[in-house]
Amino acid sequence: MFYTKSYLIRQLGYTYDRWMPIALEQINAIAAEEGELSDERVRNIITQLLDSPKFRKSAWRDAPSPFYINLERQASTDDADSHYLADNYQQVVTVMSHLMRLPTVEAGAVMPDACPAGTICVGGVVAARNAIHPAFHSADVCCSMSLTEFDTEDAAAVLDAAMKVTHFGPTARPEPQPMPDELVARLESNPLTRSLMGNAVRDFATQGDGNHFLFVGTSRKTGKVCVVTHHGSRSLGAKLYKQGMATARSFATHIAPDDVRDRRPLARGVNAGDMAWIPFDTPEGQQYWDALQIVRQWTYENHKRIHDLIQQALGLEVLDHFWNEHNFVFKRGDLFYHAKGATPGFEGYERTLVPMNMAEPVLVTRGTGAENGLGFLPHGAGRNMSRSEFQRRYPQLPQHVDVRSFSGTLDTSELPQAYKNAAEVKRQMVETYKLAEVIDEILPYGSIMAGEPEFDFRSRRKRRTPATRHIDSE
Ligand SMILES: Nc1nc2c(ncn2[C@@H]2O[C@H](COP(=O)(O)O)[C@@H](O)[C@H]2O)c(=O)[nH]1
Ligand SMILES: [Mn+2]
Repeated sequence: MFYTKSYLIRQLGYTYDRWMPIALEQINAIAAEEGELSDERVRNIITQLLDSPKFRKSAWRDAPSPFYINLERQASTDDADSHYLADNYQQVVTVMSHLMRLPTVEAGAVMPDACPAGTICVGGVVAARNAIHPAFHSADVCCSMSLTEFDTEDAAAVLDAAMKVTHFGPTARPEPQPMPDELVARLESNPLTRSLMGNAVRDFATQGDGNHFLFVGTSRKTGKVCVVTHHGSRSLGAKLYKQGMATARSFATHIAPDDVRDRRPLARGVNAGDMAWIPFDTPEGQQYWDALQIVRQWTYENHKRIHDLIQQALGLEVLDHFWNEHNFVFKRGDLFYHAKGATPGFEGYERTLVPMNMAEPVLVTRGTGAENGLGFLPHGAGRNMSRSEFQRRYPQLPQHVDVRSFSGTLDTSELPQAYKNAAEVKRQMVETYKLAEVIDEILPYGSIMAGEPEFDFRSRRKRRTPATRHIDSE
C-alpha cells in the first residue's frame, strides 16, 4: 500500500502541515520494508517525528517574564535630549517585553547604554536554554574592543602610523594581509566558515565603517600610549549571520507557534519571525556554535594584526594587550547568554573596554558580575537618537582631539553629541546599578573612523560636505 496525504487527513484525521510530506516519505519507506502498517503504527511514526527538535511545538508565554532594567528613564540633564531618552526607554522596554515571551528565554537585562535597534535593543542581554537566536547577536558578529599599550608617550607618531596601516571602508586593502595558518585551518574545519573563506581573506586587517574606530590615547595610570580598536567580523560574520537566520527560520517554520510565522511587526522594527532560533542540541546548532567560535578567533586576530602593523611601523615595545567582545553569545552552564552591545564581566573577563565617544576617555572596566546585569556591563554610551535626527541638530566638532576620516570626508553622524552623556552612563554603571568599576581611563588624543564615502550611493551623487581630515584646535 502507498500512503498518501488524503489517507492521513481523511482516515486518520490530521490537518495538513509542513511536516506531512516528510512523514509520508518515512511511512512509505518503512512500509516498503515491513509491508502494510496499522493505523496505530502510522500514528506512532508521526508522533515521533513531531517530537524531534525540527518539529517540536513550543508556545510563547502569554505574558513576558520579568527582566532587569539597569536604565534610568532620563539619563540626561540636557532638556533637548530628554524627549529622545524617554522615547528610547519606552522602546527598549517594549522590545525586551516581546523577547521575554519566547519559550527559550529564561532571563533578560538592559544596560544603562540601551537604545532601540530592531529585534533586540543595543545594551540588551538575553539568556536562552538550548537555543541560539542569531538576531540577538546581530549581523555584526563579535563586534569587539581591543587595546594595546606601547612603551611610548608619542601619541602623534602612533596616530600617524595607524592612519597609514589600518584600512576602513567597503574596499579591500591595497596589499592584503595573510591570515595566521592556525586560523586558516580552523576556517577550513567548519563547512559554514569554509564556504566564506573568500570573505575571511578579503577583509582581514580591515575595520569596516559606521562607528568602528581606531582610537589613540594615553593611560591615566601609566602615561603610555594605547591603541584601541572597535570593529566586528566584517563580511565573514555578516554572511554567517545570514546563514544562521535561514537555518533558524527553517526550524521556526515547524516549531514555532502562529505568531512567529506571522510577518506582521510586533513593534517598530520588531518581527516575531526574526526571533527564530537554532536548537543547540541539533547538528545545525553544533555547527553554527562552532562557526561562531571561529569567527571570534578571526576577529581577535583582525584587531591584533592592525595593532601589530603599528608596532612594526614604529618598532615599539608592547607593554599590554587585551580585548573583549560585546556582540556575541556566551555559554555559561546550560544557558546561552546573547549580548547585543553588552560587555562580559564574569570569569575570563577581568579587564574590559567601554568606549563613550571620540572626545571622552575609553574606560578600562572590571565587571562586578552583578545578578541584575546577568554578569554584564554596558558596552558604550549608546545613541541618543537616530543618525538623521542628530545630523539635523548641528553636531559640533570636538576640541582638542585629532579627528581623522579614512575617506577624507567626516561622517558627522558620529560626532560626540550623537551619544548619551558619558558621565551619566558611567554613573549609572558604577553607582546606581553597580555593574562594574573603572580601573583606568585612556585619555583621548585622536581617532580615525571610516568617514563618509566620496560617493553617496543613495542620491547617486558625489557628496558636497567638505573634507575634514584634521581638527585640532590647539
Ligand atoms: N571612543 C569612541 N567611542 C565611540 C565612538 N563612536 C561610538 N563610540 C561608542 O562606542 C559604542 C559602541 O557602539 P556599537 O556600534 O558597538 O553599538 C557606542 O555606544 C559609543 O558610546 C568613537 O568614535 N570613539
Ligand atoms: Mn560594537
